[in-house]
Amino acid sequence: MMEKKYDIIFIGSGHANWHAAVALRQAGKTVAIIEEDTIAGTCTNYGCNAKILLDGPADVLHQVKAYKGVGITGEVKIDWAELMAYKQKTITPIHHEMEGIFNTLGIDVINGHGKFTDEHVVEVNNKEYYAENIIIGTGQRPALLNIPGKEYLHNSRDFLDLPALPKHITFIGAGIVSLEFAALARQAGAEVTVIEFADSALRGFYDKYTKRVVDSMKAQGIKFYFNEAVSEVVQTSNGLEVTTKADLKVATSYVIDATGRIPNVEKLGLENAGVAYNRRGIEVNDHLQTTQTNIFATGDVIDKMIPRLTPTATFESNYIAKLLSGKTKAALVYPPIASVVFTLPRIAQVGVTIQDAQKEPDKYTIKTITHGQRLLFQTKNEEQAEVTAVFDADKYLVGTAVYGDEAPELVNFLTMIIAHKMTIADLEKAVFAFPSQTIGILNFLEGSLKAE
Ligand SMILES: Cc1cc2nc3c(=O)[nH]c(=O)nc-3n(C[C@H](O)[C@H](O)[C@H](O)COP(=O)(O)OP(=O)(O)OC[C@H]3O[C@@H](n4cnc5c(N)ncnc54)[C@H](O)[C@@H]3O)c2cc1C
Ligand SMILES: NC(=O)c1ccc[n+]([C@@H]2O[C@H](COP(=O)([O-])OP(=O)(O)OC[C@H]3O[C@@H](n4cnc5c(N)ncnc54)[C@H](O)[C@@H]3O)[C@@H](O)[C@H]2O)c1
Repeated sequence: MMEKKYDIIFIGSGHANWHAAVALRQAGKTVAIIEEDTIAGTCTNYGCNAKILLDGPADVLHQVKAYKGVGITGEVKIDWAELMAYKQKTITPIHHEMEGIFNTLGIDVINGHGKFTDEHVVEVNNKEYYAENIIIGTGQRPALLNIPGKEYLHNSRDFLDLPALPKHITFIGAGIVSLEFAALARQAGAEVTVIEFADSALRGFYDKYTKRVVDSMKAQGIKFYFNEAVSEVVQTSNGLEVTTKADLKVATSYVIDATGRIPNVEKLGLENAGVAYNRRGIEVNDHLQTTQTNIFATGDVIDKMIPRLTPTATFESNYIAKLLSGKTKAALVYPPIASVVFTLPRIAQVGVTIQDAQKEPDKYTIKTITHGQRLLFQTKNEEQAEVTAVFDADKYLVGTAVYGDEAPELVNFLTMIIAHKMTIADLEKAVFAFPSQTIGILNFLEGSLKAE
């Protein structure tokens, strides 16, 4: 029997969905959100927010170490249990608050697993809900290696809730999750090993900076093994032992499998609704519409080549809201998307990649701004801080890669210049604060960036 009818049902309550759910409810639509886990999804509870909260003291400690021998003495340490308690206290209430907001707005929150029975009906706990439009924002989950000893493998979510810091942590994979957590765990006092089956870390990012960050992490005491595929984990009298196909053996106390994330497309009944998908996610057109006209998909679960990030999911969600409230009929056009890896130091990039620009020297000019070496007073003794900038034939900034502790802020600032095709004349319409890394970069752009 049909339990209730809505204008729009959202499956999943992460950023990909809740922005649209709120906006469409405020526009007068009847709306329900189906969620089988914690309200507000990965980023809020088990991703960005939880991670960056734990990262705060690690970042401070990393910067303290940059002044050893040039102004800071003595030892500062992270108290993991205290930090974890602070994280729980800050993050745990958020999902209750979000549910409260949804309730106040008149959005029905349905707890349980959503599964299509046809293109208009979703079943949850043996009850059926009908909607004109259904939005799939079911995100991704961690991949799990299918190897002997897989029961000893943990994932990113486990790490973000660790009550005590293990003595030695082995990360499988040298992607974003591994490297961010490896940097954090090391600053917090753990011994850390990273095992990666490719020959380099953080594929897709500028290799000069990924090598630099790996070298920096090695100098901090993290061990890296490349070209090694983990084949087995066994329990020993002292803890665990990780073995690779080439018979490398690493004694450890905790293992995190961070070998990628896979879209939540199975068990959704997509076949019942005529929604096509593949192993990279749900197939959508340039209106985020699936192969079934009344069903849309958004966020990490989409088959897409752009970075799967919270701001991307939010951008898509805002687009869905405009589309379904009749405010737009236009196709979705993605703006430049900034990505940051929160290692210590950070790396970031946006727009045309340095790798792509290098392949087309007639089209692009690449300039390196070694502001760490040249403006030490602004970069907090971070000599290696650097920006690489890509300009097109008209001297507009079209891409950039950043290495250094301030990378998240710098890349945001440079993203603005790229998105708005700003010239030196545009930048001169404001007077910026000094000393700051931003103004340092601005000074270096003079002469390279289009004048007016
Ligand atoms: C450790 C980690 C750190 C990250 N750090 C960053 C960062 O610093 N910056 C950044 O931009 N991005 C970061 N990300 C990525 C970011 O979290 C995702 O891009 C973002 O959460 C995607 O939002 P989403 O709504 O598409 O998916 P999610 O937030 O995953 O939401 C999907 C929701 O759908 C629910 N669901 C799935 N199937 C069903 C079903 N059948 N029925 C009911 N509910 C269902 C799930 O329980 C989940 O709550 C990080 C990710 C991880 C794992
Ligand atoms: N700062 C951020 O924005 C942020 C942070 C964390 C996560 N995320 C999101 O989460 C996604 C997934 O991150 P991830 O780090 O889990 O995946 P990833 O795809 O970035 O990295 C996985 C790594 O594991 C390696 N690998 C795969 N199988 C292996 C094996 N058997 N043995 C050894 N190595 C193996 C791969 O070669 C790769 O380098 C990111 O792409 C991003 O969308 C974003």
